[in-house]
Formats: sequence, structure tokens, C-alpha cells
Amino acid sequence: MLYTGRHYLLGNAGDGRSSLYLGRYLALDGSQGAPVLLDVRKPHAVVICGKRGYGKSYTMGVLVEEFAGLPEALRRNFSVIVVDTMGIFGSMAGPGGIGARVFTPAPFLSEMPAGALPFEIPTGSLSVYDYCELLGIEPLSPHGAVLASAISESDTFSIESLIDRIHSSAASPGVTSAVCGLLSMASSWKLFSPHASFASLLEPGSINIIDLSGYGHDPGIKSCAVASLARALYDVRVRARRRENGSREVPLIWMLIDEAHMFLQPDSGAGRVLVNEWLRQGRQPGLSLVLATQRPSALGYDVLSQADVIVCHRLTLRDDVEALERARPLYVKEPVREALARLGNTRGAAIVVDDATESYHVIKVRQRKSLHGGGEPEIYGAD
Ligand SMILES: Nc1ncnc2c1ncn2[C@@H]1O[C@H](COP(=O)(O)OP(=O)(O)OP(=O)(O)O)[C@@H](O)[C@H]1O
Repeated sequence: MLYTGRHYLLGNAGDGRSSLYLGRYLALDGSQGAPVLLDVRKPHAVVICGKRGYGKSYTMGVLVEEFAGLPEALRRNFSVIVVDTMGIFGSMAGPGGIGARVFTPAPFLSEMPAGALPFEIPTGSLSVYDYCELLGIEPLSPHGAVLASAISESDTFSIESLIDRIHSSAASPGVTSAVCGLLSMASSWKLFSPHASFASLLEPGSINIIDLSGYGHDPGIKSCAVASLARALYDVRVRARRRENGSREVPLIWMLIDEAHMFLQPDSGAGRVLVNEWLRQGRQPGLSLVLATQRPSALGYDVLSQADVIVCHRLTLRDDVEALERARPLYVKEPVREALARLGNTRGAAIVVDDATESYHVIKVRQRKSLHGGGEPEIYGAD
């Protein structure tokens, strides 16, 4: 939409034609003013933070809805991929949704609404270090060496073929049985396949929800899925960028990750690829990242300072406020604590800090059009 009236465009200068409508400016008296938009002509690194229940996943959903609502010709530039750790974005698929597709690992497909698709990780997309991290093996131990040697035998392997290779190797029985036991556990997750590919996530204009909530008890498995996905998508866009000349071979990717602090530990595979490749180098290949978290302090200074847009809902923990204060750009004159006080208890209210325009605003994120799956469950039978 072309915005001729007064509006605030975050992330770039322009007329708002290629932008997502986030909400409205929120005045001190609680009244709402001019529209606030986020440009999508350039890639962005966005952090959405706030304490529990004040609107992080709701705001992420608004961004996804806005992508779905872009005019077809514009929308086809993008592929939107949501890493859904809590299973709350599935309502964007199916009736009353926005045409999103849900992908989930095979063991959880039967729990999903009809139409959900299998999510598999290509075995070759992970490094030896990733497998060691996933299985809790020290890479420089005899166990790590056995695993590394089995993986390096050929580019195409299944977890089951690794087990066979290790059984027929000269490794000691103790090491063999320990590593094969761990690999059998990984095989039971039904998450890996030598023939898997992420190509279907790259359909132009598609909105894809990767529901990993089934592995609720195990953050390591989710982290491994994110590492694999993030690395493969980075490689695809880097290669496409070299060949693209006036046309789009692979859509620009917006990856949105809820509960992002789980994936940004600097010593994890997911943390390394998200920080070193997506945040530091993602602009050139056209990769945008949206990270939502309750705990901005757990993201670390590096991540907060790399973000070019920060959307901060109500926050009360000292560590989190101080983390944002440390990353506060010079153009934000007001201390974060004072700015946050202006939000009060309003759900969906947020401070938005924007590097491109070197400005910050208090906004109220717009209401969702599709059902938000993240509200608290109701209590029945109380009356
Ligand atoms: N912009 C908004 N407009 C109207 N209501 C909102 C808005 N943002 C949030 N809410 C309300 O607040 C509730 C909680 O929001 P949300 O689920 O996004 O919380 P959250 O910050 O992601 O919490 P958690 O960290 O527990 O996941 C929503 O179910 C909705 O009712």
C-alpha cells in the first residue's frame, strides 16, 4: 500500500509501498496515532523481546500475517519460515488461517491438523561437530573420532548406515556400543534422512511453520534442526545471489524464531550459524532474521547490537533491562527503564528502536486477523 498520510517507516526510507503494517504510534495519553510500518525492501535483523504474556509471539504473528497479505507480485520475493517451538503458529494454516503450511517431524504428524507435511533434516547438512553436540559426545574423544570417521566415509549416509559402519570398524567394543547406542536414539527421533531437502520451504510467497513443539523435552534436538535449516538456507541464498541478475532464482528468506534464546548459545551449532552467518553476513544474500525472546539478556550483546530493529514489549527483570541499556544506540537519549515505564501494562504496546532512521517510537501493535494460538489456556467449570 502507498502511504501518503503521516506514517513512520522503520528500516528504510520510502513511501511504505513494500512494507508490513505493525501498528500505530501510541501517545502518552494512550491514544493511537500514525501507522508504523516495517520496510521489507532490505533485509533486517529484528529482535522482539518482552516478559511473558505481553505480546512477543502475537507481534511475530502480525509480521507473518502481513507477509501473507502482501500483493502477490511482491510476496513472491519472499519465503517466510517460522520456527515454532511451542506449537502456537499452526492456527495460521487451515480454515481461518492465512494459507500457511505446517511442517513437523514424522512422529508428530498424526497430532497435527490435516495437511501438515513431514519435516526432515538432510543428514549431510550437519557437521561432525553438530552430531557430537547433539549426541553429547566430546569431538576430540575416541567416541568423537569413531563418529567422525564413519561420517567421512561418504557424503550420503543415514543414521542407520552410520551404525553399520561403526559396527564393522576396528573401534573398541565399549566405544562402538556407546556411539551406536546414541545413534540408535537419534534414529528413533525419525528426524534425519539422507534424501531430505528444504526445497519446498523455498516456494516463492510461501509461509511455512516448522512445528518442533513435539520435542518439547529436548532443546538439543530443536537446536540441531535450527542449525541444519539455517546453514542450508544460508548456502542456498549465497549461491543464488551469485547467479541472480535482474531476476529472482530463490526467494529472499525471512526466518522467524520464537524462544530464540534457546538457539543462540555461542558454543552451539545453531548459535554459531545464526550469529556468524545470518546476523553478521545475512544482508548480502538477502536473509532476514526475527528473534523473539523473553530474555534479551540471554541473547548476548553481540546479537542485540547486530539487530537493526528492536521491538521491546514490557520488561521488568533488571538483567534484561540492563542488557538493552548496554546495547542502546547513542541516538536513543532516554534510558531504557524510563522508556519502558511509558508502556505501562498494555499488552501489545512496545518501544521500537530503529537503526535506519535512528529513531525510537512507542507503538501499539495492531490486532491479529487470524487466530492467535499463544494465549493462556482457559479454566473450565469455575461457574
Ligand atoms: N497487539 C496486541 N493486541 C491485542 N492483544 C494483544 C496484543 N499483543 C498481545 N495481546 C494479548 O496478550 C496475550 C499474550 O501475548 P503473547 O502470546 O504474544 O505473549 P508472549 O509475550 O509471547 O508470552 P510467552 O512468552 O508466554 O509466549 C495474547 O494472547 C493476546 O490476548
